[in-house]
Amino acid sequence: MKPIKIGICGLGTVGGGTFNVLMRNKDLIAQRVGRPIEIAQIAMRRPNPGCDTSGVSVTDDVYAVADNPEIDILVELIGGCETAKTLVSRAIVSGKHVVTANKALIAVHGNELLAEAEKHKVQVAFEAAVAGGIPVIKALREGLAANKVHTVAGIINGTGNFILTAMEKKGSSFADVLSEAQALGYAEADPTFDVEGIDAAHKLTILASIAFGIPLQFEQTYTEGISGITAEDIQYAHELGYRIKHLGIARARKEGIELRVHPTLIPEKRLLANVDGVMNAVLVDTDAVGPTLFYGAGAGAEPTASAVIADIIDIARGIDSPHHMPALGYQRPLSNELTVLPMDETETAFYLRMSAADHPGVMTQITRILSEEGINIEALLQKEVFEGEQFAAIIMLTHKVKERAVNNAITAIEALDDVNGQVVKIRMDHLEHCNN
Ligand SMILES: NC(=O)c1ccc[n+]([C@@H]2O[C@H](COP(=O)([O-])OP(=O)(O)OC[C@H]3O[C@@H](n4cnc5c(N)ncnc54)[C@H](O)[C@@H]3O)[C@@H](O)[C@H]2O)c1
Ligand SMILES: N[C@@H](CCO)C(=O)O
Ligand code: NA
Repeated sequence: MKPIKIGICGLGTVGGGTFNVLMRNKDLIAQRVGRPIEIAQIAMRRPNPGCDTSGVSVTDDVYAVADNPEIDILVELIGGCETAKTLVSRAIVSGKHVVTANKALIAVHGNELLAEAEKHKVQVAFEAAVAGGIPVIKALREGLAANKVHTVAGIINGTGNFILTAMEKKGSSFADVLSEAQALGYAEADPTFDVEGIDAAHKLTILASIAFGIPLQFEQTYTEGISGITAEDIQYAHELGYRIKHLGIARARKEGIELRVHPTLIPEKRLLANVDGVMNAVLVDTDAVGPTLFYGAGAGAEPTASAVIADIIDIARGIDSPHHMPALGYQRPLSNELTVLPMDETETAFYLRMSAADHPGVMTQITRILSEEGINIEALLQKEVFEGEQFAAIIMLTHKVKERAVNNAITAIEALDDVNGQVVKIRMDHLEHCNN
């Protein structure tokens, strides 16, 4: 049988994993597709010591792959936005299907690239871009296509979860764990994308578009990372029965869509609270099936390769018996009726930590401010003041309230003479309606 020919651009962590899994499972994959997948060309800057590429045509020019008339599918694994965008666009224009793991590219330039792909009747597939090896795009776009989606909430950055877990369980320092995640191939080329939540925001943008049929709107996604989380807050959260996880949350409300990435306190008993290390999990709550949870490796060479190759297989099968799957699961045009809500309008519960002078009346002032903003306290923890210390740590858990009210209260609390420094604010989510 005539093979389907692919060209791999970039032979780093994911490119190397893709090459090796394709080689190892060649026969199995050929049986599943109905014909072999042949790696016809690789573009790389330097050899990957983990891959034996002898016998494969190699170039250092990625555009040579886009222009190679023999190639059916271009696999973009170089990362970044600039060259990758030109490369993907050039492949589309020359009639090639594209598979990419590049969430930044899809979140930022996806509207344009997917429209271009439709025009040229080719597919752009990006399962590896979200939650690594977990087939969550396929689940949302196909498995849950009958449902109205209420919420998508997930741990969608492996590096961040790896860091938070090691800080909590081993007491490791932030910097040490980050280096470890980099050595394991989990982190982005620029690791601030992981620790400042940008990578998770790219992924949430893609998930929200598929869940709600809205255009990709990365710039509208509220983005906060884990760099401000201290061992202290992890400990206090634990004392109150919670764990701090870095979540991407997309929630449909009648006023619009909440689209936000930030550290979040979640009850310890929830399954999501127990997703540790590089593992990711995405909870999807919908009208018909209710909550579903998708769990698996969120980063790493072969887990990500698994998703890249699944897309290659899907496209290869479609070349023989075409059936058109819209890239975001909705037929165009996408809906403009649902707007993304400003962060002030979003509603969550909050964990607040402040440092207050240890004398009578302070608590009354604080609770008065909170009550003026309509904020109810659900739990309160006041740490003992030891001799020689002037300030006591006060931790409060609030009921669900608009973010604006909490911000107003924090401004007023920070202005009190008896309160020292800034109030730490971490959002909470009880993941109600989701018994898992
Ligand atoms: N590492 C992961 O676990 C993971 C998981 C999911 C998605 N991704 C995404 O996959 C992509 C690749 O990530 P990675 O971790 O494999 O990165 P990487 O840095 O390990 O690999 C990228 C490779 O591309 C090569 N490259 C870059 N520009 C090139 C060019 N112009 N010509 C030829 N080669 C070029 C680099 O030399 C490098 O070997 C990124 O978009 C990343 O966000 C990574
Ligand atoms: N840097 C990303 C890779 C997987 O997308 C992460 O740690 O989740
Ligand atoms: Na995936």
